[in-house]
Amino acid sequence: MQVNTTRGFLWSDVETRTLLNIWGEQDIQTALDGNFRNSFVYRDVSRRLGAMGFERTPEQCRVRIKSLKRQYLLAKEGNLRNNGQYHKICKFYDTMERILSNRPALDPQEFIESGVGGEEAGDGLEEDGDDAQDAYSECAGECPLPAETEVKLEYPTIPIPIPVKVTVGNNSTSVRPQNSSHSASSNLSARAPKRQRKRRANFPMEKLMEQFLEQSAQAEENFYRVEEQRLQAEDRRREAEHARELHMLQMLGQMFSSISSTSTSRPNSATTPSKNAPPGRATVFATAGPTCTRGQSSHFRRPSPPADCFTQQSQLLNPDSQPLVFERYYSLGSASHRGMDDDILSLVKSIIPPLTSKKHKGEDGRIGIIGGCQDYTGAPYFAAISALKVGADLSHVFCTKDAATVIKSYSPELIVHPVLDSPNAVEEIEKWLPRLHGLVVGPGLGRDNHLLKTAKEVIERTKARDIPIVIDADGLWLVTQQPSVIEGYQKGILTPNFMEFTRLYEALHHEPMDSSDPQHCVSELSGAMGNVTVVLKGEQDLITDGTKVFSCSIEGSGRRCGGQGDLLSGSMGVLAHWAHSASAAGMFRSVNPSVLAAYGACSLTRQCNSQAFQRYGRSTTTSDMIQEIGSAFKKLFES
Ligand SMILES: NC(=O)C1=CN([C@@H]2O[C@H](COP(=O)(O)OP(=O)(O)OC[C@H]3O[C@@H](n4cnc5c(N)ncnc54)[C@H](OP(=O)(O)O)[C@@H]3O)[C@@H](O)[C@H]2O)[C@@H](O)CC1
Ligand SMILES: Nc1ncnc2c1ncn2[C@@H]1O[C@H](COP(=O)(O)OP(=O)(O)OP(=O)(O)O)[C@@H](O)[C@H]1O
Repeated sequence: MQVNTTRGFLWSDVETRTLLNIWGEQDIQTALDGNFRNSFVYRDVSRRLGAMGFERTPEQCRVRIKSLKRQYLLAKEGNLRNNGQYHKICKFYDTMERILSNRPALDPQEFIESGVGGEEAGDGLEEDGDDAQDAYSECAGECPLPAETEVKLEYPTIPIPIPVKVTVGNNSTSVRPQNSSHSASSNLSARAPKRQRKRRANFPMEKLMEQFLEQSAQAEENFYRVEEQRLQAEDRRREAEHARELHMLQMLGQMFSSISSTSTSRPNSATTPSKNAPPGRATVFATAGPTCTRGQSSHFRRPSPPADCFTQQSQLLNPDSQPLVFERYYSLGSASHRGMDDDILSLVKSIIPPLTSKKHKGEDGRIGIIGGCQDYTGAPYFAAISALKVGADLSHVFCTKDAATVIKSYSPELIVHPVLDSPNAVEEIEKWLPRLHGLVVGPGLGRDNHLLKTAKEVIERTKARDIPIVIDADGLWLVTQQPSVIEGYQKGILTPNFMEFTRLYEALHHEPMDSSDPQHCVSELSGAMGNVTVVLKGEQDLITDGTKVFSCSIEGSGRRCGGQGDLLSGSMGVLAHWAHSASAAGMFRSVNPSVLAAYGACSLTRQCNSQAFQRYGRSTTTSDMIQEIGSAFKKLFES
């Protein structure tokens, strides 16, 4: 990727050329032609520019193009090509010429005259979308950028009766105001506009333009200078903030190291690796549940050396040293289990994308649910609506025809595709895959062989696109029949309840599972599946990728109504997308993003359960829990 060497609003030549190449592409030009609202076109331009290594907002691209068009038209109008001056006015004249000569002709004469003199404004201006839109903004009273205040003079679409007096040498040219209510003289000029234009275009035009350009350049320069200053101030503010954060971390680090040196100096059996530990078993990190304190043999602990906060943080980011970080909390006794919980939760917090006004619809996640048939319409609805409530922007349900209307009737927020039982279901669904960030397979899918075959094919194609996949409910039935469908896929997460887990385990190991040691079994299953992340749901949710087992025991309730697993899988689809995106951006390295997403979703589901139960007690249903997603999410991840 190229590095954008320009900052703020200053465009380098290479950046401008890249912009022009993109803007000149045929599809962009076609989209701009005759299009009044072109913001989406400039979004595309900005995106393509970004792909070339130059980060510019759509608005910056639009303003830059507009400025280039102005320069080009002025150079062209001034007939400067003949005397070689055109290049001074429009550095990219040739490129602009090549692009604009393929477009419906602009009338530069009108363009410039209407801007300079205010005459004939709105009279047959050949606008493409952006010019039209600018005029719209002006009329709507939007505040123009400083540099554009001058520029706006070029694009009035309504006559503004402001007389402009321009002095060129000893000649004083007075340009009278004109508007639609004008009488004889304006009628006259309306009848013979061309002649009038030619007269003015002779000698004074060139001078007039030079003067105008000078002013325009001056204004632009001022604007850039102010922008630069603003950006520098912003940089300074960020640096100061960063320094403050570092300072806080240092202080925390000192506190931690003094506490840990006290605790490690005490003999503590909990910090010693268990000699009885069977080889090959994964380390178990329980978080807030009773198993943490009981010190069962399956919980292996290593002593942790004193460390400052930075070491702790880097341990957290270092796969090899991470166990030490979690062990520290064991060594501190049960009171600190909450601390370990907080640690994982704070990692989950770090993957949550900020809500900013800069984003467009879809950026925070488009999730697909494969499921929903005649028997089960609630499950896909629960999963899809939960994905939305957790923070995805769009939620698609791919279900059978007879389920579609029912699911749609539950909620207008969902996009429902009645394609799952159509003859070309796979192709129909695949069309959407490039737009999806996460897929949840199984809620309400049923066990019809035809549907399972479609689901299998969709999983294969989703894997090929490297999209996170959560498999639940009947999707797990499919995995039990054909484990290879998800085996070894690192962005895959399986969420079996006890029954589903037992089926899976026995299908893979060909022997009954030892239910007295679920941690071991869950880790074994994940290992046998090529380290796919497995979440064994239950009183404690056990989460593992075969290396470590995390236990999520955040308090839920005794209420076990159907559909809670769907809330879990839908939320997990979104969190998996966020976690893998954050990991790809280098935000953390130590924890498997799938494990992190699973932990986040389990915590959230349990928190929803607890909150809903506090309100409704025994009558709590999954819909009540879904109502709690917003506040539970806030409580866990945004406080
Ligand atoms: N509103 C809707 O539309 C909903 C639709 N749903 C959809 O239904 C479809 C089938 O899913 P499923 O879970 O009912 O099927 P399956 O795995 O055969 O389990 C059946 C039997 O297994 C047992 N069992 C279950 N859990 C257990 C445990 N923890 N520990 C021990 N045993 C356990 C239990 O047996 P029992 O106790 O009755 O003998 C249970 O009856 C699927 O598509 C799903 O998405 C649901 O999402 C709910 C909301
Ligand atoms: N005994 C329990 N105590 C507390 N929470 C539990 C318990 N069992 C399950 N949960 C929570 O409920 C969520 C859903 O688990 P559950 O076992 O109900 O899934 P499921 O059977 O697949 O659900 P569904 O009814 O949607 O098919 C899990 O995230 C888990 O955290």
